[in-house]
Amino acid sequence: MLQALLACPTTSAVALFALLLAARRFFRFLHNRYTTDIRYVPKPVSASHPPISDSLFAHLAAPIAPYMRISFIRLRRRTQDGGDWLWGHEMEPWSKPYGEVYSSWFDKHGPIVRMSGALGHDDILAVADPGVLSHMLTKNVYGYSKSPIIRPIIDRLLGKSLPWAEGDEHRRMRALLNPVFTAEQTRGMYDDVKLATDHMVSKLVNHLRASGGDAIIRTQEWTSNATLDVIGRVGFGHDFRCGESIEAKKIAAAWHETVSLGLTKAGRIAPLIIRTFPIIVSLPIPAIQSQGATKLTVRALAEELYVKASADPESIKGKDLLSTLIRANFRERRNISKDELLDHICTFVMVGHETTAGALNFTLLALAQNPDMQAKLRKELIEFGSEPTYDDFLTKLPYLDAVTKESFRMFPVTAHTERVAVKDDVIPLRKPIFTPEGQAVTSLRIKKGQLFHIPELSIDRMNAVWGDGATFRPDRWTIPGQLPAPSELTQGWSNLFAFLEGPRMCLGFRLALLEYKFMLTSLIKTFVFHDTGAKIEAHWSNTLQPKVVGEEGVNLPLRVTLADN
Ligand code: HEM
Repeated sequence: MLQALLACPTTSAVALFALLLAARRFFRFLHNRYTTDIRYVPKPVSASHPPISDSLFAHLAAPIAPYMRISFIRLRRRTQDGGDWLWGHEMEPWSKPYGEVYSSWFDKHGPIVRMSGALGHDDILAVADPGVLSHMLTKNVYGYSKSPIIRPIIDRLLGKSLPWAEGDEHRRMRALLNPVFTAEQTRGMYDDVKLATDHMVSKLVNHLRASGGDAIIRTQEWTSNATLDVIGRVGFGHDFRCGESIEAKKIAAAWHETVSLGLTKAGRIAPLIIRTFPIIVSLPIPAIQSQGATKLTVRALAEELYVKASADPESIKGKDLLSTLIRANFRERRNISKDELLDHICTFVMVGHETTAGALNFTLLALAQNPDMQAKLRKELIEFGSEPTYDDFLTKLPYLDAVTKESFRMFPVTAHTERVAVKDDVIPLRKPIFTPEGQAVTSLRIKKGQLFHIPELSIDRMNAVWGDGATFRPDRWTIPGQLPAPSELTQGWSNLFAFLEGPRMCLGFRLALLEYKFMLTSLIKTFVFHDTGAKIEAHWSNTLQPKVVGEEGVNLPLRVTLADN
């Protein structure tokens, strides 16, 4: 029987693969056990994988256990730890709305947990401890890189810009690009933000009037068209005409395709397979090697401006980012290549519009579900009277500011990121963990290659820190004594993690906040947003995506009427 099974090439390939995985895990386990401290980090037990005594596996394996002592112990540990034998814990976070699983692990075990890796990968650390985050993202930022495997993919989709760069290359690019996103430069983007917002609002007013003053809208399409308009104007002086231009439609279709794939099971599994077999990324298969549609579209548009501008750089007067960079490149003789400059612009378009749109979407949903908060915000905005300036947005509208902070606390739209240790290190824990003997562990030795999950969405929702972390409550920002001590929080904007912290913190956070506040102000002054009763869940694919339970695809339906000012 065994001979017959092994004679089949598929069965023997699977058997060999399983054997190699088990062997790899076993040797890595021994190695890690004696050279790192991560064994002290608690592992979650999942309800979907019952402990050994209840499982079918226990009954099947019991008779042979004495003869297979080692592998039985390994498999037993896997079962008791809860992770799936093939996928470890890595598929579990996707089984529920994004963040729920990580949040329940943090609530139960504290701000650092150890997940079993998929396909024999070493254990992964999921982190919310602000001390560890600060160590990785602020103090030793280049000691913790993005996975080397995803760099070629980032290059294909966005180009060789900041999200792709590491180490000295990243430092150089940040020095080049920080000056175009200062507070002063962002203040200069106000008119472009206003143009795009006014266009969206007047289009939506017309749409509502044509529908008798009451309509259900696919919110994500309106916000995404408007934020693409902003980044088109700000980035390279281009008007995407609120989603109507051919290029805007191409970009929306490409985004839709990427997001839809990411929401499927295949889309969840693909990165784990690529991580195990990185060679896949270099295979000469067109579907793998083709350049991202957004990159190609934006490059073609921005190249026109580049060619015109570089023929006579002194004549270029545009305030947009590309013109500014070309001028600086020429005057300061920096020799930045055309490819690099265009890659920066493609990246800004990609990372700079769906993010802000996503933040607006989830805020509008929260306000539709809390009409009293929406009315309070509208009252503040109407009583303010004139259209707020850049500085008014920063200092003069306290409830708008509270809604903004509460939204970015609860809905940090990038939602998830990962880092890999570039070398062996010792990471300090702000909250100690304990050995089985009760000894406090205040730092962990880790090895080069240690993978960290950073579930941004769960970090600022921790009940141990916020008390009611999953409740949308803007007043916590206006009533004294309602916020956690800064030492319990991370060091990003407003002690929140939505834009990360440290030298890789979001480059465009000031622009994002200006757009967000400007658009929210205009929308809330002009319209009333009503909950449709549809159950909406947030799932992660590139960014946080709203989905109606029971429906396919991304959607955030809201009922909209005109505000009676
Ligand atoms: C609500 C809106 C936004 C949010 C929540 C957001 C959040 C983030 C986060 C969390 C990162 C770090 C990702 C990582 O390293 O894993 C990031 C990076 C980045 N963001 Fe944003 N972002 C937003 C809007 C924007 C806008 C409008 C721009 C402007 C063009 C922008 C440009 C960038 C760039 C260039 C990076 C890479 C920075 C680097 O690696 O040095 N973002 N953003």
